[in-house]
Amino acid sequence: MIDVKNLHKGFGGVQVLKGITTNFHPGKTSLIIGQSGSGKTVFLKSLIGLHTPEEGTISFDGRVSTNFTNEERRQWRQEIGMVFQGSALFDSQTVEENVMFPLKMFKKQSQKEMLERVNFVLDRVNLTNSNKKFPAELSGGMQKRVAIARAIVMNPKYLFCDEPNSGLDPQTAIVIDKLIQEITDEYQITTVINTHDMNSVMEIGEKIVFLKDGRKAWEGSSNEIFKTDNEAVVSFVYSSNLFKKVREAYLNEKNL
Ligand SMILES: Nc1ncnc2c1ncn2[C@@H]1O[C@H](COP(=O)(O)OP(=O)(O)OP(=O)(O)O)[C@@H](O)[C@H]1O
Repeated sequence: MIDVKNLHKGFGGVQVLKGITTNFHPGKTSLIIGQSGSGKTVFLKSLIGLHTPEEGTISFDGRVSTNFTNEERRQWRQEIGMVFQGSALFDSQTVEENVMFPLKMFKKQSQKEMLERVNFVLDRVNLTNSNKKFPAELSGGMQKRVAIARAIVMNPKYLFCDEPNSGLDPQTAIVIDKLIQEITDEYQITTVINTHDMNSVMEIGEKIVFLKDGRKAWEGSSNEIFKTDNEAVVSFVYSSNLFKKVREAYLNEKNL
């Protein structure tokens, strides 16, 4: 479990995160949503240790990140997986080499053991027989699968995804969302995703944290987001006519 308490972060005297408190549970897919500039990226970067909190704490199963020794930090880095916007694969490396990269960095395993693990995760993301291909030879959706395989190859406790759907068509986006959700559940990973994608919110938002101007303005599940009358959430999430209609239909059906 990741426990965030009163997290503050700013730059040059300008506060960006203004006291965020929330938590994320193993086996659950949690989404961070909010308008552009609301602080989602700064929040995610704080979780993965790229920003140091000015105030407040982030603890990973009871371990407070700002108290880590160098050795504890090294250990914790091996427990996190990341899927970046645009996949961030190494273009000059094959699929197999990309996915093996974290193992080579951190594990003292034989080539055979590493290859077995790589094949296992590639199989898990339904990407067999692509080992020797280069990223440029793959579709966007396939590249995301490689990125997911690389993120889980170390068997992470925590998975962080920044806009995992960006650049994908809606159908492929949902397939990728569902894959992340399945893997999260299967391996009981604590997964946190930054997203702009309202389909993701509806489809896989087991927990949604809505940020507004660096504060947590609302949190709840995808079911609860239909019912909420929090004005900021409603005007953000239901800004399109389509989603407004979906919400009305849902509320009518449930007689709410
Ligand atoms: N390294 C930095 N130095 C100074 N200001 C920063 C830095 N990183 C982010 N900010 C500021 O923090 C605010 C929040 O930015 P952030 O990137 O977290 O927003 P976001 O919600 O992720 O937006 P988007 O949806 O557009 O990606 C912005 O005003 C941004 O200019």
